[in-house]
Amino acid sequence: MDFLRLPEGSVTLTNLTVPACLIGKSGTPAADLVRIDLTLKDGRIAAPDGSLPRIDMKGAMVFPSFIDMHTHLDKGHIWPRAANPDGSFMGALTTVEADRIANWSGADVRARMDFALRCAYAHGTSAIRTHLDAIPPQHRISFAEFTRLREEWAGRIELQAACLTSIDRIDPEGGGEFAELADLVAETGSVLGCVTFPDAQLSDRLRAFFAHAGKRGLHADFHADETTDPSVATLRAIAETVLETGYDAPVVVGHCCSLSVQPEAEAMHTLDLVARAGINIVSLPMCNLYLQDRTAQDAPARTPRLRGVTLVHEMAARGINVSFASDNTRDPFYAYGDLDMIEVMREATRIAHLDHSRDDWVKAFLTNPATTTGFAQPSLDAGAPADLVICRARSWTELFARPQSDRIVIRQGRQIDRTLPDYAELDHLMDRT
Ligand SMILES: O=c1cc[nH]c(=O)[nH]1
Repeated sequence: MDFLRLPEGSVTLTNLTVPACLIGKSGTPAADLVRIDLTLKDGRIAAPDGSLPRIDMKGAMVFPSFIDMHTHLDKGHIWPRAANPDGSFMGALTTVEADRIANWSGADVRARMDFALRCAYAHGTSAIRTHLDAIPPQHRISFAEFTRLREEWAGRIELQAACLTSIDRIDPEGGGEFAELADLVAETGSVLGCVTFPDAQLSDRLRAFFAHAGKRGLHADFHADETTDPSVATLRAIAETVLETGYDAPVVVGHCCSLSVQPEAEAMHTLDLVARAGINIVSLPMCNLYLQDRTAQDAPARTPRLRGVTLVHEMAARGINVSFASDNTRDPFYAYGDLDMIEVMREATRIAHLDHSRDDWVKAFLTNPATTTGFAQPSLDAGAPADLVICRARSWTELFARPQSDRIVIRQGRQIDRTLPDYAELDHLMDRT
């Protein structure tokens, strides 16, 4: 239940707490929170209006609604029928592939994506980019369902899709399967994506990727180096190709876990190239904590030593635009998760030590993903939509100590019903092979 029921209609919320960096003020890591009043009128944040009812929010923290810029809605919630056998990356890859071939009809994909969107909406997210597995014939099925859902959800959650295929399916000479996929991406107003890994023809395939993207004016979104094998360094190859080709549309690279185990000088050199190339980074710390440094199924249990998180502090210090996102939810890549950006912020803070450092990390869950994706910038300024998440917490320690299950979510000035969908809704899809 929400911690407070607000009256319907226009209102001034007084005594809210907000990170100073979100309202253009400077704070310090030790004192980065300020108190504000917000007037909500006609679905928007408005100039102060003394005639409206005033509600004392007693220091509750307020955020604009969140952007979750790297998700996999098409895989979401398949866990009961497709559990990862050992929690490893390879276990995830093979389990998903078998499930996709056996079960991903339009109706199946649609039901699970809609369920996931209702979760995200209830938690206070208003924009999502999802990757869609795009190995033929799945690309046509999933993009068709996605396009319908994007229309149905417009005004509640703005949606973008990025195709997900593997780099070895890109013909270095151009043409073929990837050209057809790039056409579909362009037709549906989507983003061109792929997973990179070491490959004898990596540079040629990356050049072909950017040629396809450039010809169609597409943004690019990569999965790269999701491993703790230090020899895997495709992020550097992506940065080198962007610099070589002069590709100037937005590029984002997700995961980049192997940087955390590479020799320092090597990793820093890659980050210098990433900064020069203007590449955006998205870290997926919950999924990578789950997948990385796992023991194989038949080996004795071993405690993980590594966190799998990428070098977000060193990136931010170089001016690289860093974001965090959910990634997978209840599928073989991540057994848990619910598209809750407050959870992502809490876990990222713990895993990556975002506390005791800069005073603006909160932007990595709001404005940084907007800059990367082109979604509207979340804002608390007068004139912005009154899309807010308000928590019964007056400080970071109060915020991150509890799951904030009683948060208030306001969309277009109205407090929404935050009831989460029942997993039982999906039971009829789960008893398949
Ligand atoms: O983390 C990952 C990587 C590839 N595909 C996914 O769904 N998740």
